[in-house]
Amino acid sequence: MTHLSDVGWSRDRLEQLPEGTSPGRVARVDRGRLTVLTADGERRVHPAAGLYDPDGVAVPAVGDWVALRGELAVALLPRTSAFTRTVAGRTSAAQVVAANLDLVLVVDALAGPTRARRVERYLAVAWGSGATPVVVLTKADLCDDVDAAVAEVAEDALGVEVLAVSARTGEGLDAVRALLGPGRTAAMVGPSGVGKSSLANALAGREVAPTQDVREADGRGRHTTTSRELHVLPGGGLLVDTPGMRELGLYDDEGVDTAYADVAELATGCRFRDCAHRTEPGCAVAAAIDDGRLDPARLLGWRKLQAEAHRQLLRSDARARAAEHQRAKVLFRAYRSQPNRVR
Ligand SMILES: Nc1nc2c(ncn2[C@@H]2O[C@H](COP(=O)(O)OP(=O)(O)OP(=O)(O)O)[C@@H](O)[C@H]2O)c(=O)[nH]1
Ligand SMILES: [Zn+2]
Repeated sequence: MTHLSDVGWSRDRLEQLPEGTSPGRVARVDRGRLTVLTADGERRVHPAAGLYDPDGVAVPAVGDWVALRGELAVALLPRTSAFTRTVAGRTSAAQVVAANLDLVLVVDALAGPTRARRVERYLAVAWGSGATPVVVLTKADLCDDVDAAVAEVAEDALGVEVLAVSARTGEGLDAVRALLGPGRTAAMVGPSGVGKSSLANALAGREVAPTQDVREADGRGRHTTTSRELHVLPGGGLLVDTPGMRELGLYDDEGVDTAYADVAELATGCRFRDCAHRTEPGCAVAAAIDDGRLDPARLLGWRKLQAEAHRQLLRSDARARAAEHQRAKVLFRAYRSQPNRVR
């Protein structure tokens, strides 16, 4: 690699860079070590002790820009967007799985079970991150009426571009490539088996991710190789593909009302501010369902996601409280063991 702009560097980041450091973009994180893409190519570095964050959020993630001094990453540059998830069984509340994404490809297949609700869920996740979602419907070669299927999804994916592609025939790939100009960074989210690996390989023009067929054929899991998780595409765009990204759930309710802007907008017309849109008088959402302006399935979808986001919040609240309790205990013990404490 010769130019930092090839990996998404923009000049306005220069002033964020501490004296005497050079920038690198994180392409992989494993066991605390970072693989970074720099002006001199790929390097492996260690995060400096100062980069450790007990809450887990300020730890470098794939897509992050770090400031390098020698073999150390000494600072994390501000993020333009971040995908966060809660970590099961840990006291830390959150983990960033990918950062500085411009686009999120919400991937689903034009074959198999119906899609609308699934897509909405991933759209909510995507909107919550700060990146722009685009719906990519794969396996177009298996679908008899692609236009109808696209129209059906587009109806519920408010304000979001919907594209149909086939990794098999190459149909529609140019439209995706067009979104991934030089330095633009995208990641894929979507359920297993919809064709994310196949799409990644088709966009990269080489095998960057083993597909299910390949994994079955050689009996290996996906995580056996220690390859990069940030790929430079022939057209100059970048594609992030981390397992954490693929398994992403809803982190909070931030994106839900954006994905369901129609429901949220209607709700502003309800008589009661805390209207649950069930049996309340003067409910504008119920009225819209009654006269056919709102699909009841959308209200159900919105309700489900709100509930999920709420549960998620409660869970991280509980975790934050547990962590706080633990900190207090440690501090108290340290205090008690002081030889000359005030009695
Ligand atoms: N006909 C057709 N099959 C496809 C297409 N894209 C992917 N497939 C097939 O769909 C299956 C799943 O594809 P993958 O790319 O492995 O799906 P994935 O989303 O990466 O799955 P996970 O790695 O489990 O998340 C494989 O058998 C692919 O060959 C396509 O455009 N057309
Ligand atoms: Zn209401």
